[in-house]
Amino acid sequence: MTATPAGLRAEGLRVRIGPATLLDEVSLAFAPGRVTGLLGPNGAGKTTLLRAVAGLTRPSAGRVLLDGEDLHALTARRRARQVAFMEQQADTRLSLSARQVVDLGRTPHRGRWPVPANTAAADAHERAVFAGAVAAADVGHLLDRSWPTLSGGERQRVQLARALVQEPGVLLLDEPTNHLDLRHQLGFLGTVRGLGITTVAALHDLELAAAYCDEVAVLLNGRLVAHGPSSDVLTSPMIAHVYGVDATVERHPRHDRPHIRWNGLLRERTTP
Ligand SMILES: Nc1ncnc2c1ncn2[C@@H]1O[C@H](COP(=O)(O)OP(=O)(O)OP(=O)(O)O)[C@@H](O)[C@H]1O
Repeated sequence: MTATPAGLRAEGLRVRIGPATLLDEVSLAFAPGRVTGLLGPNGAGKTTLLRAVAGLTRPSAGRVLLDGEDLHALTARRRARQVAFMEQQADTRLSLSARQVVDLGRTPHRGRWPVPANTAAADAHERAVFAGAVAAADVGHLLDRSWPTLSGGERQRVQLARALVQEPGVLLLDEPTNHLDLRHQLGFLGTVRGLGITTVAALHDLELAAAYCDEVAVLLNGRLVAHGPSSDVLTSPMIAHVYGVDATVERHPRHDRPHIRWNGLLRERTTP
């Protein structure tokens, strides 16, 4: 259903808006085909970084490389064939059905003018991609609903289906589970993890990050302060430093991954 995982890296990224520096000197290579969790407190720069690697914000310095090519030098159409971005705020005013919203994800793969599908094979491929995305996001029962009437969680899952029909090499998710119930949070991230797409997901829930992310990258005040395998990075001192929270990190009793138990707020953030 999806394209080959793409290589994505940021090199010395800086994003300035007016006098404010939102990101500074951010360099990291995202693990191809794996899920990287983007962590950090409110205002740390997670959305700014996602928008920069999606090609929506042009960095003031540095560059983003997609399979070795400068992402910001690609045409919007080429970028859209490779990079799918599920943003935090969905426009709720569109008078479309959920089916039409999902279908919008195919736009980058279509010609500039509507033409009949040229072969039966192409037609079959379109149908298979659509069906695969709808099944992966569990939205089959929502397709004929009108988009503005969907709940926040239902919209999030429809947006995932829209991202998947793009057949992206890179999937960027900004707080993708914030409206989902517990079952759908686990299902959503489990599905994403199984896709084998290079994925970057901004998350606030450290327990979900520990469970579903192969790697995590941690931002604080627009700078990258840690990056590596989740079990190396998600430590009690890191949580104290970045979030100002006293937490105990243990091994999960049933799974081989960190299990985070918070104890309370610290008076202030600690130095690393
Ligand atoms: N257009 C703008 N002009 C000035 N500052 C901005 C602008 N957009 C964002 N910021 C600031 O940049 C910082 C980073 O914002 P960003 O949305 O990337 O943070 P975030 O880590 O995604 O936060 P959250 O967890 O709250 O979603 C914040 O302090 C925000 O207020």
